Amino acid sequence: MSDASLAARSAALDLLRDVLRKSIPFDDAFDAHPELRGLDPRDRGFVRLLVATVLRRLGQLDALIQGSLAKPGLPKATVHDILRLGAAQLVFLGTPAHAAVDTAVELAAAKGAEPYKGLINAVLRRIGREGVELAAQQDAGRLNTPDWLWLAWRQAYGIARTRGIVEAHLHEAPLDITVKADPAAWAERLEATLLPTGTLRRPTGGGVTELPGFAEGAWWVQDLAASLPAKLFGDLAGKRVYDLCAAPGGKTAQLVAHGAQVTAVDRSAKRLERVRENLTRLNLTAEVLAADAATWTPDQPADAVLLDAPCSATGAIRRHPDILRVKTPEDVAKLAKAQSRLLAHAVDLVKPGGTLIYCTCSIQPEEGEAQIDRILARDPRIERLPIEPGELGSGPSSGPSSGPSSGPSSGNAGDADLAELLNERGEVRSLPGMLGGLGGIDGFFVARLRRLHD
Ligand SMILES: C[S@@+](CC[C@H](N)C(=O)[O-])C[C@H]1O[C@@H](n2cnc3c(N)ncnc32)[C@H](O)[C@@H]1O
Repeated sequence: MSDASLAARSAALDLLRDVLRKSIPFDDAFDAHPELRGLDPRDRGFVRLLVATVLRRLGQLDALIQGSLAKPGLPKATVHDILRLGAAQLVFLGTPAHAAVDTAVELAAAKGAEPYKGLINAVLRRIGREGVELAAQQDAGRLNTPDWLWLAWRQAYGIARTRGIVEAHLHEAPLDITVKADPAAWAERLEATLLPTGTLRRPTGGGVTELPGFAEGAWWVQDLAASLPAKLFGDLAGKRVYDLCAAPGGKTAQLVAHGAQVTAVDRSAKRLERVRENLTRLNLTAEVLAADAATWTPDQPADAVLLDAPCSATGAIRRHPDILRVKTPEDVAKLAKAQSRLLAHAVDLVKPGGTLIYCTCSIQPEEGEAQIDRILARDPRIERLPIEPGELGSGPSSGPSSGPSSGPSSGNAGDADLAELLNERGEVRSLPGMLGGLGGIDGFFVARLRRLHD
């Protein structure tokens, strides 16, 4: 095995430990790893894919490993992780058997697991022979989903939708792009599909920053679902908008591009740097402010407030499979409390007659529908303003209030049934697995409220 090859697998092993045993989010662990920066981009890409594949397919891999052990019971943590990395390469990444097995054995030697070399060799040789066929017979979606999430989703959405969610998690999400203007022309330049919402979609892979238009600030990366909330305010030209919990600024950019005067508020000064960088690249201007949005009190109320509350992000598992492994029911309960505080305060910041949009990228009802139930029951100053299916179909060039007929054509994407994304209360409740014909969508919740009086 070459030095680079060993270094890549060694880094993958460290990252797996960070996520699985220290509950560090994968992106943070990846950015902080001291040796990854020294690897060439191809090897770094391999490490990312390998670890993401293990996290996405952990239940399947563990079942295959258990089934291949001579004696039941799991080996010690490092050995277990080396087996997971080896098995992922053999079963899901198409690595030739000799390469996957030899590198795993060498990694064991390098990581002080010398006595386990024989076991690793035997288990991986067996998985190399039988693994692909066995994996094809597994209940992949169920095996890869922690029980607490499976049960919560089944209770909230029923078995068929839950199956749709967990099947969608098996695949990496496409790259979605929001453009400042002229989506049809950019779709052509970027060789992307123009979706009926105005989002451009490309397969993942390749460097985003090298794509045409990135350096000149013509567009930014934003999932189709995440692009919906900012479009639901109606005409924003000249309006004052408070964008609460704004970093890294995808929705701030949309609001500014729609002509609003935006104050972007986030608690994290470090994450606000990203907002500033993004706005500078996009040549857009907003006031950027570090503050706790649960207590921040501006001089005057706004015409519109967007609260994109911190959440468990269980709607974004396709992009971040580590969420399956690091989040817990306790996290959801804690976040739901923070969301309630933020939402209660956000109502105070909207003018009578103004609009408040609450959204999260979670598919846990506690972080979505339940928040709206609670605020509507407690605060008589607001009412729900149901979202109509036609409002989801207008793209950035046509303005947020112009309706589907004047939005970008569905182009080569065909007409999708965007009404699928709305619940019966007029809220966006997208689930991974919806819009499958277009390549799917992240899970998201969006509710629109109107402030009635003081
Ligand atoms: C879901 S992200 C926001 C994504 C962003 N709106 C976008 O479209 O790019 C949630 C953000 O909430 C911020 N946050 C969490 N608690 C906060 C609080 N109490 N006040 C302000 N910001 C907070 C986090 O720092 C994080 O940047």
